[in-house]
Amino acid sequence: MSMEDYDYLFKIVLIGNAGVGKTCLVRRFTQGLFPPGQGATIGVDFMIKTVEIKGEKVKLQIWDTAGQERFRSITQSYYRSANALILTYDITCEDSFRCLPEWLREIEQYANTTVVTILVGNKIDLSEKREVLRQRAEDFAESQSMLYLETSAKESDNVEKLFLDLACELIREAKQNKLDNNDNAPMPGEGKAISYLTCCNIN
Ligand SMILES: Nc1nc2c(ncn2[C@@H]2O[C@H](COP(=O)(O)OP(=O)(O)OP(=O)(O)O)[C@@H](O)[C@H]2O)c(=O)[nH]1
Repeated sequence: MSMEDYDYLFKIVLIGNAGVGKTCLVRRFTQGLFPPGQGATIGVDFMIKTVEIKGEKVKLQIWDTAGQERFRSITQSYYRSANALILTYDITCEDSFRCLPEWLREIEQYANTTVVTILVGNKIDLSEKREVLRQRAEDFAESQSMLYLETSAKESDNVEKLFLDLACELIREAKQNKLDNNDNAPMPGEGKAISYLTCCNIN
């Protein structure tokens, strides 16, 4: 028997403009709350949540990066070891959508080529203030081979689905041995990026 308490370990990194709701998405998923008066992230935050998918324990290491430009050199160093990236924008903020090509260039430059990227349009509870049409975002995501989902961290809409869909996709890729086991980025203690401890039957 293995000493490990999980079947898979995946690293997920959230990126995107300041204020789009990255921290709130992580808090909602890991702690089930929408924090009032959430301050801007300084550098990078780290959280862990273990979920069970079809009988397998999946440990998610979630890295929440600061959107502010001045932290870019710190946050870039976390891309390399990510198995998945959650590229987030705010559906009520055209600017945060317009910046996506810039973020994609960052991904191209710093992330692993096998990284799974999902585009997330957050704050759908503010639909009356929507500035980015869903179709437009879907088309953009498709043109860049990204998955797409709209969420509300505030109303807990699609947040669980976001992380669970991502975990399922990562398991699928891991089963096809597609993911790299790359440990170049700074990590607190943890060992392997992915472990194949059991033979399972998800599909
Ligand atoms: N209405 C609404 N507000 C949200 C939602 N998610 C986040 N917010 C608000 O948006 C603001 C920014 O949220 P954060 O989670 O701190 O944003 P961030 O992307 O982590 O920002 P940085 O840490 O600066 O990169 C806060 O005032 C949140 O309360 C949402 O789903 N709906």
